[in-house]
Amino acid sequence: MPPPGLPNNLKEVHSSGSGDWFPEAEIRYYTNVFVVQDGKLLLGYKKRGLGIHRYNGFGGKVEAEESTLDAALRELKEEAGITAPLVHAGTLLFVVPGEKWAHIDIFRADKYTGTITESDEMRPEWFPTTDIPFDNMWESDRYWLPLLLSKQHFSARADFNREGEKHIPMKWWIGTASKAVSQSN
Ligand SMILES: Nc1[nH]c(=O)nc2c1ncn2[C@H]1C[C@H](O)[C@@H](COP(=O)(O)OP(=O)(O)OP(=O)(O)O)O1
Repeated sequence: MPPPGLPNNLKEVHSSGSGDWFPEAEIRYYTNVFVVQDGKLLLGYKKRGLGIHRYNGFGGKVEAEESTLDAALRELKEEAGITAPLVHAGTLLFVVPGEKWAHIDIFRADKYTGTITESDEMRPEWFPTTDIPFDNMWESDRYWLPLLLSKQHFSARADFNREGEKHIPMKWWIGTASKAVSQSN
């Protein structure tokens, strides 16, 4: 059964970890964008802040008065210098006890315009989709990124304990909607 915070009509793809899910908290909204082209995935090497020295998509907080899609487009432009037609790929709930839940809307783009540009926060880098640097990414990403690549809409939850600057993965669950969504853009 999907964990609290996820829709209950999902089919489990992967789950792991032990103990109870952490208690509910207020939700803060974030975005994350992955560009895929010619068998390659564009990631950013994070140069500062949470997740420093790890690879991730491009994204951040949704600001007040901004739609999630506008936030995703703004962050992609700010962090990678490009714009792209975005398709909603899935959602991830990132949970740390005592902190607000991060609800991350994750988008995929199959093309982009502009020139990929390094920013203060991210150094963009292409990886073959067969050689994604999962060992240097957030721990549960290896279970849902393949779903993004195969265009299966997913929902995931990942609970972490925080020890100083380190996040220790505790428990995670990844599922898909029973039908693959059609992609239109
Ligand atoms: N790919 C990912 N996998 C994961 O498990 N957690 C992720 C994740 N990407 C982001 N998170 C978590 C970490 C963090 O608590 C929250 C937001 O992280 P971000 O790096 O997107 O935000 P920032 O704090 O850099 O926001 P901005 O300052 O607005 O850019 O979501």
